[in-house]
Amino acid sequence: MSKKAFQDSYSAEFSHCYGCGRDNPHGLQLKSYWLNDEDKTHTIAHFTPKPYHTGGVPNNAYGGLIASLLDCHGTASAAAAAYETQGRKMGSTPVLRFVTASLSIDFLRPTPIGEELTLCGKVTQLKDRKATITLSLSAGNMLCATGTMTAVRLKSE
Ligand SMILES: CCCCCCCCCCCCCCCC(=O)SCCNC(=O)CCNC(=O)[C@H](O)C(C)(C)COP(=O)(O)OP(=O)(O)OC[C@H]1O[C@@H](n2cnc3c(N)ncnc32)[C@H](O)[C@@H]1OP(=O)(O)O
Repeated sequence: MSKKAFQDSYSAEFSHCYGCGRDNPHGLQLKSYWLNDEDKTHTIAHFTPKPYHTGGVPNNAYGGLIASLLDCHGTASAAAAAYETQGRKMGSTPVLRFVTASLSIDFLRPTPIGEELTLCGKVTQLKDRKATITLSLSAGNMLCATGTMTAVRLKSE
């Protein structure tokens, strides 16, 4: 995908996150996008787990990996929605950066390794510094996990 991901607009100091930092060679380097140019209410990301992302059973992904993916997709979705609401280009200053305050996940079924996963997000509420995001992770048409996140925008200082 040649489009610019939300995480590509993070400044250098915020680009070392294990889950989505483009400058972390050991990390997952997740990339999140709007679902499409017309729909700036839903977000999407893809990730294919490697064999070493196993939770112990060879073909199933580690739950912490799933949490990491939802974590980074959720905070990126919150930031993108906040910029969109203000009618601003993502990455423009003052920076709108969100961290996870709470994340709850339902692991519905084992998540396969070696298959491309699709992460979806929707910011259902955005109020002052607090965002609520609903999240899902699927393999093909199989819904493997859902999540709800509260993300809080960092104070500028
Ligand atoms: C490690 C940090 C790095 C920073 C560098 C920047 C990173 C750049 C982004 C990079 C992208 C990658 C991101 C990956 C995602 C992570 O993995 S982030 C790491 C995991 N998360 C953390 O470490 C966060 C730790 N917690 C905190 O720092 C603080 O508790 C928080 C979340 C910033 C909130 O503190 P605060 O600013 O004092 O918030 P406060 O003013 O009390 O509350 C604001 C609002 O949020 C609500 N709220 C606060 N906490 C909660 C909660 N736990 N549950 C529900 N609501 C809450 C309050 O009720 C309030 O709501 P309203 O009253 O406005 O309705």
